[in-house]
Amino acid sequence: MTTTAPRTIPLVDLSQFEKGDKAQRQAFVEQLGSAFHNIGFVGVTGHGIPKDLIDDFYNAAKEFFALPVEVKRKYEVPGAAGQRGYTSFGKEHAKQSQVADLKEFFQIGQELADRNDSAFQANPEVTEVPQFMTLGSQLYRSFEASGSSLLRAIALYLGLDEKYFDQNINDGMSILRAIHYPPITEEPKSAIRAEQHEDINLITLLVGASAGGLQLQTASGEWQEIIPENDEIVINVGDMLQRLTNNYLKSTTHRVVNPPRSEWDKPRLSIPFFLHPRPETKLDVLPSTVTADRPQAYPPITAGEYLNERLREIGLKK
Ligand SMILES: O=C(O)CCC(=O)C(=O)O
Ligand SMILES: [Fe+2]
Repeated sequence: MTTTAPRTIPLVDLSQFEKGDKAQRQAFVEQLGSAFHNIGFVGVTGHGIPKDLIDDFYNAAKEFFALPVEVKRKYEVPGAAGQRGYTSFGKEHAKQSQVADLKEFFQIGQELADRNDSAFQANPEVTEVPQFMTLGSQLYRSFEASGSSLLRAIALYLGLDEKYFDQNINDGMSILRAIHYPPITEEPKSAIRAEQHEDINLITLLVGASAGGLQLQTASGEWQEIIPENDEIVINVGDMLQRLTNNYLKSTTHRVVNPPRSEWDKPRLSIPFFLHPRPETKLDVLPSTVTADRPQAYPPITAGEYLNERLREIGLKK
């Protein structure tokens, strides 16, 4: 007899929004919006991100992380606050934590030829694994497309024009991150693979976790495992969208726990895409989300200012 673990997050099908009739689109908007309001997490199928592209990028990332650390460190980009290239083991920590996460990662950012702005500097070429960057930029575009579709549905849920987010995210500061959590070789003192945190950006799209461990914290403080099915992408609300909606949409705390000792030898790889708007985007609370029992919770700020503040808190920016 096979048993299926109960789902902890709802599952929605994005193709219903992109190809469906009026009623299907409306149903999708309602399902996605209420998941973001109640839980802050949702599983998405029908997202249009090709499975081959995910698999190929995943394998290229595995090849990259298998390189000697001296080679990987050639791809650290000075002055980029980890927003481009390689960040070695032991650097990033959650904002409230003194110990670094048990992970190393590589980040690919937006590249704009005609933009004279340090937020948009070039990505390094990885000569040892050249397909890593070419596949990475294809995957980046594919994530941008699915993410913008999800934000169109969210705009409708919030009673905004469907294209409300389009101009803010077009050429935005999104980041594709490949994370490698190496095998655990000794009893970790207090660190876990990724300490509890909330994401900074608008929404995060996560694919390809090669092992379990991702957990979300419920409103009552319990930790629940998220186990995506085949081809399902896990999406969560980040602090920018929570801020914009005056806490109506929830940026839910999550973490990646260490495996049981019998699985310490198994590494974990995951590929989140952090969807960010352009740096000049105002994150001022939407007036429609301010009510008598939900007074305005945040002062105005731009996305660029907010990002810099948060990168300092997590040890990536001086
Ligand atoms: O590795 C994962 O599954 C999630 C990582 C994560 O939450 C993050 O990098 O913000
Ligand atoms: Fe996260």
